[in-house]
Amino acid sequence: MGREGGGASGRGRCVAGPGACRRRPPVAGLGGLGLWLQCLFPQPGMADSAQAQKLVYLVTGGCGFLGEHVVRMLLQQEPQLRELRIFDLHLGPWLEELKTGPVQVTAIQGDVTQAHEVAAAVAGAHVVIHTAGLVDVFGKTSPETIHEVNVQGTRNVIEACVQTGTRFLVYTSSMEVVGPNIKGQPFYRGNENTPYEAVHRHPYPCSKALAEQLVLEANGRKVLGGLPLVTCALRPTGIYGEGHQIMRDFYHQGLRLGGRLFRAIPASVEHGRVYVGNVAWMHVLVARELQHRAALMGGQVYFCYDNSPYKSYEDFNMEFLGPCGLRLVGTRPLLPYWLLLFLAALNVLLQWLLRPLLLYAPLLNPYTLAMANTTFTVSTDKARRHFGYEPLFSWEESRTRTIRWVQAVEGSAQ
Ligand SMILES: NC(=O)C1=CN([C@@H]2O[C@H](COP(=O)(O)OP(=O)(O)OC[C@H]3O[C@@H](n4cnc5c(N)ncnc54)[C@H](O)[C@@H]3O)[C@@H](O)[C@H]2O)C=CC1
Ligand SMILES: CC(C)CCC[C@@H](C)[C@H]1CC[C@H]2[C@@H]3[C@H](O)CC4=CC(=O)CC[C@]4(C)[C@H]3CC[C@]12C
Repeated sequence: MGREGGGASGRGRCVAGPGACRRRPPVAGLGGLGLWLQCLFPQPGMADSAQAQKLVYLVTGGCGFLGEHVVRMLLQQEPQLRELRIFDLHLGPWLEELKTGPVQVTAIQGDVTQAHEVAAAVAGAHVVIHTAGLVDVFGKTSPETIHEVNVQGTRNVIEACVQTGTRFLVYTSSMEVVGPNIKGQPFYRGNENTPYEAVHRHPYPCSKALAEQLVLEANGRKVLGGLPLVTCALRPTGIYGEGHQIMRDFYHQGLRLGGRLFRAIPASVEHGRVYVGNVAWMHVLVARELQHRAALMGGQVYFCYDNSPYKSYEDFNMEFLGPCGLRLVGTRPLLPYWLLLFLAALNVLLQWLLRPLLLYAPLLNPYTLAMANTTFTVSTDKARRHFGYEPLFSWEESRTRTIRWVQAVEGSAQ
C-alpha cells in the first residue's frame, strides 16, 4: 500500500503575525515494504505479545476532558500496561481511586512548557499519548500562552522522547488543523486526503497546526539507543460526552432562559462531532498498533470519527439537552447574521474593557460564530484500514451516556 498524505493533511498556513507557519506533508516512510520487513524482522524493544512485555504509558493532559477518558480506557483496554503515568498541570482528586488496581498509576503534577519536567516524566516510558493543551477559542489566554503550551510544550515532549529513548508518540491534534479556514470554506464529509486550503489566523488552530507538523516531522528521528521514533497524530472533530464543559454551559444557559435556547445557527450547517469514549478508544488502539505497524502508521494523521449523526452544532446538542428538559426555539436563526456579528464583536470589546477587572469569555465571539456557521464534517475509514479501528460505542450508547451525565451532573433527571 502506498503511503497516504497530501490533501487535508497537506500544506496549511497560519496568516497570523509573528507565528506564521507553513505545514509540509509528512515525512515519507517505507510504505508496504517496510511493513513486510518488520513482520519478518521485528525490531527489538517493540511490544511483542510473546514476550508478555509490560509497558509504561505516559498520558499528558490526563486530567482533562479527553485525557481522563484516555486514562480510564487504557486501564480497561490495554493488557500490556504495567505503569500508567498521568502528567498534568492540574491533577484531579479522582486519580486516587485508580491506584487500587493491578496497574501502577503514577500522578505527576507538571507543566509541558518546562522541558526538564517533561523529560523526567517521559524517561522510561514506552509510549507517550500527548493530549495536554490549551483549548482556548474564547480569548481566555494570550496568543503567546497558547503557543507556549501547544507548540513549545509539544516540542518539549518530542525532545524528551528523543533524549530518553521513548519510541512511540501519539499526538492529539484537531480538525482545526484543517479548518474551517479563514475564508469560511465548507469541508463537507471530507477525509485525510481531501484537498482543502488550510489557512488560519486564530492562535488556537495555528498552534495545533504547528504542533502537528512538529510531531509528524519527528517521525523517524533516532532516539536514545539508535532506534527510530514513531509518531502519528489524531484529529478529533468536536468532542462531546461526559465532562464536556461547553455542553454544561449550554445547559446552564438554557436553564437561565426558562428552559429555552434560541437558535443562532442555520440547521443546514453540518458540524462534525465525535463521542469522547470513541476518541479515547482510538488513542488506545493507535498507540498499541503503532508499535506493530510503524512503517504504515508512522508520520500519519487520522481523523477521529464514529457514527454520531451530522447535524448543526445546536441541533446536535439538543440530542442531549432536549431529554434534560430544554427546548430549542426557532426553525431558523432568530437574529440576522449581521446582528450576531455585531454582538460577537461587542463581546470582544467587553472582554478587552473588563480584562483588568474580570475574565469575560462568552461562547459567542467572531471566531466561534464563524466556526459554528461553517460546515465541517468528515467521512473516512483510514483509521479502520490502517489499524482496525471501529467505534467502541454506538451512537445510541454515546447519546445515552451523555444524557445520563447531563442529568446526573445537573440533577436534572426527568
Ligand atoms: N474538546 C474538543 O472538542 C477537542 C479537543 N482536541 C484536543 O484534545 C486535547 C484535549 O482537549 P480537552 O480535553 O478538550 O481539553 P481540556 O482543557 O479539558 O484538557 C487539557 C488538559 O491539559 C492540561 N494542560 C493544559 N496546559 C498544560 C500544561 N502547560 N502542562 C500540563 N498540562 C496542561 C489541562 O490541565 C487539562 O487537564 C487538546 O490537545 C485539544 O486540542 C481536539 C479536537 C477537539
Ligand atoms: C453562535 C454560538 C454562540 C456558537 C456556539 C458554538 C461554539 C461554542 C462551538 C462551535 C464549534 C465549536 C468548536 C469545534 O467543535 C471545533 C473545536 C476543535 C477543538 O480542537 C477544540 C474545540 C473546538 C474549537 C470547538 C469549540 C466550541 C465551538 C467553537
